[in-house]
Amino acid sequence: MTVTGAGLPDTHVPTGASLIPDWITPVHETALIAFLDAGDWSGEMKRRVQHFGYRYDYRARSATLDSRIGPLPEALQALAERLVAEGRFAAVSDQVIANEYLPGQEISAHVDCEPCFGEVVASLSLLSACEMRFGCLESGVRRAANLPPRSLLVLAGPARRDWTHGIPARRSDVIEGMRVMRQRRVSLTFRTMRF
Ligand SMILES: O=C(O)CCC(=O)C(=O)O
Ligand SMILES: [Fe+2]
Repeated sequence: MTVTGAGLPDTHVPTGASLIPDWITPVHETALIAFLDAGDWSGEMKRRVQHFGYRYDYRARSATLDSRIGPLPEALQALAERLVAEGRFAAVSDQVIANEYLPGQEISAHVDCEPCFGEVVASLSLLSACEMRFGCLESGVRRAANLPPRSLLVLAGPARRDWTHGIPARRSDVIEGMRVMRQRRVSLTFRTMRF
């Protein structure tokens, strides 16, 4: 279904994006959540975040060499290496952000920093589904896709450069015609520093 102009957004991801369901198992998901919850969630934003590898500066909207934190923890390094082994990334990610969304929390529409980060960005969804919205910068066409828990969303090409992505501040989503209450959702976004 494609709707242009006003009306419901299209239900497909933009060109260059792929959504891989069940990229990890429920057991792996539980282990990743335990690892993150043993870490230091930062309350600098409305939603809590944890940065790994390099710190992203939300005011400057960038990450730089001198923002280095250290190597990725083993649990994330293994996933970053898998992204290369599967041919999704050309280079192993060295920057990861964990985002926590409680029901009603959002991430506003944005394009991930192009001068800072490489050609491909991938987000792994944990615990709860949510709707992600996409907006084409040139045409204004909107699309939306449901991101199920344990799915991997890969943004490359036009989806990475020419479309914004964001998650609306809602307590529920309509998934396949049914209203589904959101639960706590955590995502892990993998990027590669560009230098
Ligand atoms: O939560 C997500 O799936 C998306 C996160 C995101 O867009 C980002 O960290 O840049
Ligand atoms: Fe993003």
